[in-house]
Amino acid sequence: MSTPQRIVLKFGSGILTKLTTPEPDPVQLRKLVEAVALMKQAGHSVVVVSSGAVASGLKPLDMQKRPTDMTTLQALAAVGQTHLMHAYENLLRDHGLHVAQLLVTHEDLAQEERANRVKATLERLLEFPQIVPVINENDSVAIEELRFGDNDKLSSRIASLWGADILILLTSAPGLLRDMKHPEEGPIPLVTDVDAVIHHAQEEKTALGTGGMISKLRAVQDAVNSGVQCIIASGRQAEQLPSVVEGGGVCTRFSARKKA
Ligand SMILES: Nc1ncnc2c1ncn2[C@@H]1O[C@H](COP(=O)(O)OP(=O)(O)O)[C@@H](O)[C@H]1O
Ligand SMILES: N[C@@H](CCC(=O)OP(=O)(O)O)C(=O)O
Repeated sequence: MSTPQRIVLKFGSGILTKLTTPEPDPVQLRKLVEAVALMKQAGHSVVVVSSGAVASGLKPLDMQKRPTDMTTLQALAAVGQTHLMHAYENLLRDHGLHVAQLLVTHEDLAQEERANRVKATLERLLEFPQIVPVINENDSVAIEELRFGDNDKLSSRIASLWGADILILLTSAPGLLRDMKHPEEGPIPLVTDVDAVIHHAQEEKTALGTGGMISKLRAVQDAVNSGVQCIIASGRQAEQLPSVVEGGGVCTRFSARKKA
């Protein structure tokens, strides 16, 4: 068995929904939950940061596509978050696991006392091997993420706060591509300096994603600076996650800066 690691997994909206319609994809969710269960069986400590609240609210509110006004997005998230958690709880149960929901804002994490409470709660939850904490931003009270796609940043801050070994951003792309027009070349395998590759990130993103690759690279930069190794990989190939954690798989790996 490999050394147990503290792993933060971030699931972007684009990998939780169907490719053709913006509704949650149960097959995808099942595969992602299976990967979480496998990692826990391997002895790793796993925290999930999951987007998808807005996307999960579309169908119950009879909407076909993501709206742009903030209040409606917040209303969608309020409805969708419960659907999302219900889906996680049902899928985790098949593996003898349960979900623990944490909704936080960037302001919460910016205040030392609150951040320490979040950390303490996480650590207490992780003493129970059957629990999988799933974190999202508290979208009905904060708008930062809905506007900027800051679940990337949120996952990076959680990884630093918790002292994670690895942050894995699972998204619609197989990693950071050198050239979006030539995906067949595959992602850049190893990055030791985020600044040197930032120009490869394009503004383009998926219909439901809010962050895009630029937001991911900024989040990665913060995490590697605080000693967390980061990986960007395809969430549509969740079955390769155990291999990615072991140092293999198709992905972009960002080396952590040594802690001072
Ligand atoms: N150099 C790049 N390599 C890979 N993807 C890129 C790159 N530049 C921009 N992107 C875009 O970033 C998207 C991933 O971000 P986003 O849609 O916000 O996903 P998520 O919902 O997972 O946060 C990809 O689908 C792609 O369109
Ligand atoms: N908190 C929002 C997600 C915002 C966000 O960061 O989305 P994404 O760019 O898909 O990770 C939600 O749950 O819909």
